[in-house]
Amino acid sequence: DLEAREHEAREYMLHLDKATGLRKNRASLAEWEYTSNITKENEEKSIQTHLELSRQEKAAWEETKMYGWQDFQDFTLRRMFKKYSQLGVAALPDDKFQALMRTVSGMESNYATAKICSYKNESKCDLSLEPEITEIFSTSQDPEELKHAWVEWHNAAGATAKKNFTDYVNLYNEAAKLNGFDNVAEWWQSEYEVPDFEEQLAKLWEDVKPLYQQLHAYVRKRLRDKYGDKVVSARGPIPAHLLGNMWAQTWNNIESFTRPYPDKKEIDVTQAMRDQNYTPMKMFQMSDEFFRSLNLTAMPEKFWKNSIIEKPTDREIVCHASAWDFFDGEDFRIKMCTTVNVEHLRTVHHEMGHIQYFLQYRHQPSVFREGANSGFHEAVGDTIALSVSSPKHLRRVGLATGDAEDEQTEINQLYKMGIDKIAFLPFAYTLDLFRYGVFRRKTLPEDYNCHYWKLREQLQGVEPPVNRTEDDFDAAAKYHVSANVEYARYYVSFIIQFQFHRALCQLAGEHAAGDPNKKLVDCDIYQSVAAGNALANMLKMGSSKPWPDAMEALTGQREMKADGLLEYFRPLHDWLRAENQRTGEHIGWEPTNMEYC
Ligand SMILES: C=C(C[SeH])C(=O)N1CCC[C@H]1C(=O)O
Ligand SMILES: [Zn+2]
Repeated sequence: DLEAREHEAREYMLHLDKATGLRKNRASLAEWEYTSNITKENEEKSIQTHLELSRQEKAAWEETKMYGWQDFQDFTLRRMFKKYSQLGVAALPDDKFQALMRTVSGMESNYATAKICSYKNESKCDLSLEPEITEIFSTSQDPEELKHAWVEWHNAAGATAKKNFTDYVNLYNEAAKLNGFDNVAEWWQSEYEVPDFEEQLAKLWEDVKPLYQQLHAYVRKRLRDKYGDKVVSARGPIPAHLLGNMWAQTWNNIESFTRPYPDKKEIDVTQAMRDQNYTPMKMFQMSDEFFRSLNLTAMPEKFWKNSIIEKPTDREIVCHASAWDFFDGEDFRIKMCTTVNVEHLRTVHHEMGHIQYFLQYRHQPSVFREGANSGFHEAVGDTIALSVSSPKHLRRVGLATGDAEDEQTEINQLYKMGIDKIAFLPFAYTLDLFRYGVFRRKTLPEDYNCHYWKLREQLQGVEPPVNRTEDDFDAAAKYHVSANVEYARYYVSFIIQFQFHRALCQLAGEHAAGDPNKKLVDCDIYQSVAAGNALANMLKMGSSKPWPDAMEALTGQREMKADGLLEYFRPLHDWLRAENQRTGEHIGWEPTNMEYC
């Protein structure tokens, strides 16, 4: 009878989940060895280990099919079986599984090791994305130097990946079908466990688009003031190489010469960090201390022993920041090529947020040791960083001086947050809208690049600095496309982190709607055990419940909504509307004159 069947299934599931934890540990170790020392040999080892593990997963999957779990009464047992019923890429036959692994490791190692020549010294051709090219984009105000770096990087890391990418799409789609999906787009969206995920993304974009368009208009005007109307037009898209970031995804690096009130004292955290001899280690210790101040878990001893927090000089590694769970309850690591500046201070908190999530749900069955959805995992560290970025906190830790905010300083602060958080939304939205079209074969290889830029122009209002052809493949010049990392998670994160922040600030007594002394922009939850305990309760759940239950546990809301973000930025939205009115700046953008289709 059902009772007996569930009892037997429970015994089986305990055994399976333990075996799964060991498999995940081996897979993580193999992946770590390869990405922290990129050699052909380590690539082969990683692929062979993953192949061996995929065979074991397939055998286990065959067994789970024998259990009629769909009618089990025990919610958790049924949910575990449901997750195990998804075999993943291991459903591919061995040869195709290996071929798929090779396309991804080929693209990722190409991206990680790509080099370009310097604009100022054409014989110097050993510039990597981190730190050299990133440094150029954060400091250069020479449009020609920026254009050179943009074009050379997109050639070296983008165009070269096109062949691998088209093979990857075919093989990955075959795996999707073996898992019961029409294509990878449906598979990726199924992880969010809501039937209308793509419609929700579109609705969120409609909610935030007016605010983005105001910010875009203002920034375009300030860039035109600086570079002239030959470089930045009055009514067209913004050239993508002038926004302080290789992908124009966050615009922090142009803050110093575009902020609303330039004569107001600027908080230059990077300068303060350098003046105070900050090291990468100190940045990590500072972040660890913030989490401990919330009564959350300290980084375990293995974290400090096994993490790689600076770029090695003796080998090639994947520098893109990442956080790792080795599924043994003790071994958690970050790999990051940290440089001492405010952008990496934010990234350190972002990565430490991943580790804190791992720590909070490490008691869960291994199949539930993941975010409530992938957006949750990306939002933890960023939510903490919203407090860390507040002038109040920066003063508290000695990275800013001066007194409390006046109106104009507050607008400057909201602007600084807006060019990071609002600017990012259309970028994140387009990256996976593009890939959804590719996986659904609505976008064919012969017009990948045209379609990529059409989306970026329509939604983000940016254009390439030079004409593009189908010999280019600019999407792969972004890490997540070359490394097969889904991106809607960041779009979700940048929305829900404001819902989390608002709830935590209320719990910390730092925010009360309508109270001018408790504005969201000034909130710092540092040392609030009440906030920390509420956050921990949500994180401990892992993916054991559908994410609306986790969201409700912390915020009382069961949906992702832009209301948190819009409330946070309302004073900036009002100011931008008035300012664009005053200058008569055109809101929105007309089609570009650049050719890319
Ligand atoms: C820091 C990470 C590792 Se999960 C990252 O990829 N992020 C964090 C913010 C957006 C996205 C990016 O860099 O594109
Ligand atoms: Zn992340």
